[in-house]
Amino acid sequence: MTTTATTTALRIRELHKHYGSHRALDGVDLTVRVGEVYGLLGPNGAGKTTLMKALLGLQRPTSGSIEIFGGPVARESLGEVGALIEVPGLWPQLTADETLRIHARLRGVPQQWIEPALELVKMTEARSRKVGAYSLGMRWRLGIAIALLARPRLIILDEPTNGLDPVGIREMRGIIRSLAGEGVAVLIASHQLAEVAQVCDRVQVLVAGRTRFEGPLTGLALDGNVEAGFFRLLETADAGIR
Ligand SMILES: Nc1ncnc2c1ncn2[C@@H]1O[C@H](COP(=O)(O)OP(=O)(O)OP(=O)(O)O)[C@@H](O)[C@H]1O
Repeated sequence: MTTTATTTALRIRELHKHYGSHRALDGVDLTVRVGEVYGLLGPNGAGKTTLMKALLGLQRPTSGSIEIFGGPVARESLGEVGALIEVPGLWPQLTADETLRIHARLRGVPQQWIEPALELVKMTEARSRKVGAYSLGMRWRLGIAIALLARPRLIILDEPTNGLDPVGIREMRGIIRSLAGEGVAVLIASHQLAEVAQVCDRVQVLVAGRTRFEGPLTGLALDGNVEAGFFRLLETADAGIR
């Protein structure tokens, strides 16, 4: 394996997905490195879901390439990926412990891996409480623990702070940063700048299937204001769309 392959978790090149004449993805490049939190930002319809489906092997791109840890999207490389696309359906009568034990058994993961997953999402103390009594933030965290069970090296989170209160949002940011600190590559898809602003190392802004910006968030700033730069970018991209 080359050095690039070991430090690059995800590399997408010239990705196209066309639905008839509609170009949902129109030549997207994206690279997520090990230990990095990368934000995929874009308004509704930008192509974020299409891109995530393609990289999870749920949808075949029209053209372009996707490499996960240097390999194609296939059963083996997807074993390195954990994804949380929605708050997972959880059985309210079960505790977090029981939920994780079931998932571990279903996925052939050793039961000893439950403890570190619980610790990473700061759920150790709540582990014996029934999920039905959990807040939305706790459900999200348990969802992440489930995604972490098989020790993925790349984790994909879709709108991970959706519906959370400020405390939940802060906790989620802390968890995402500690995942990166453990050497996990994190890809977050969001349509809100605020969601990714404090947690991502780099972002990509996607509008109508095209990359409009990639780099550290500060690079988006207009007169020192990142939010103003972001909205300006959306407006100018909108104006220039086909
Ligand atoms: N199966 C499909 N057939 C036709 N067009 C589709 C299909 N799936 C998505 N699209 C179109 O492709 C574009 C990108 O959709 P996508 O769902 O990837 O965007 P998104 O960035 O995830 O938006 P949202 O945040 O609203 O989910 C949209 O214009 C959408 O209408």
